[in-house]
Amino acid sequence: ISIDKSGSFLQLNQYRLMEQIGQGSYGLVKLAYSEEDSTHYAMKILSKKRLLRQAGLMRRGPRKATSPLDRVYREIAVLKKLDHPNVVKLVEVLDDPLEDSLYMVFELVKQGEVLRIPTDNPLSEKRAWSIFRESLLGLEYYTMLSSSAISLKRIFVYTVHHQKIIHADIKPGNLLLTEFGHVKIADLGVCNEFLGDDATISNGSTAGTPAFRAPETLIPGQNEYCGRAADVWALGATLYSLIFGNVPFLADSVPLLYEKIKQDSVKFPENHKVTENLKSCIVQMLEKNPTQRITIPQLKTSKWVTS
Ligand SMILES: COc1ccc(C(=O)/C=C\Nc2cc(OC)c(C(=O)O)cc2Cl)cc1
Repeated sequence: ISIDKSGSFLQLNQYRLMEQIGQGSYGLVKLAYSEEDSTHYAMKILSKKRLLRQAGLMRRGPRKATSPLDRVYREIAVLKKLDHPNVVKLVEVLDDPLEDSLYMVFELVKQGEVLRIPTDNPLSEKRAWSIFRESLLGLEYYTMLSSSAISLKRIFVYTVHHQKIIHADIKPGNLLLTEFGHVKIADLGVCNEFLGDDATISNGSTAGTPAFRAPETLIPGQNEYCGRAADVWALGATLYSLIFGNVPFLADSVPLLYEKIKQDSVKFPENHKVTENLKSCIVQMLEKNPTQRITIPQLKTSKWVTS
């Protein structure tokens, strides 16, 4: 990678890095312009040291032959194969063995995040309906792919001794809106893991956002759970927040939040007029018991989704 810091912008090969357009527990995303094809891209910048630390932290017992970074590279190879209108497209990965940063070049989804929460002007039911339907298709494609191919996730889960792996990090911040108002899901590929059983999040880990976590992933010592059902929960919490402007469970601390997620039933604001079908759909997605929770195929034929 030719890094030209002469001008005020970093130049990586044909990409000129511009302003930051996104950030999260994973790192940050910058707008990038390619002179080669006069097109803008979203450049996600990860730190290899941090990925190693997180993967490294995950490992207990004898060290495996493959370095944790190999897993990330294999993960990226899976990501490159993802091709669906509702999943953000990975164009290429720039990796200089001598550099700590790993650059993932994605297609630019022009309008960015669908909705920033909390907000006092959430989306209408109609708007949320179209966004939800497209997100469902993207998630279905992803879960199908990862269940059909021996996805890295399963290997990753077993090699890190059943650490808790959240399948995908579904939340409003990872639903991106194209210039034509279509949705693409981002941040599907890199496994999000969180450490420890006391439900505290290791600092700086790539763990997903606590408010979207399913109850079964919060039970100490409970190592095995189905990523798919956890994704449906996260999609339900996301749908709730698109309509009501905030997450279904709120608390002043993470442990308290986790108690609410495990114990409290979902409440709908009185003053917010929504259809019964929508409420029923959300309730079925936020079912505490993952085996009773509605599945993606059932959602596709549910009353609200087909209304
Ligand atoms: C206002 O205009 C804006 C246009 C685009 C953006 C934007 O793209 C933001 C994040 N992007 C991403 C994040 C990802 O992970 C967390 C992944 C991934 O790892 O899958 C991929 C992408 Cl693209 C922001 C503002």
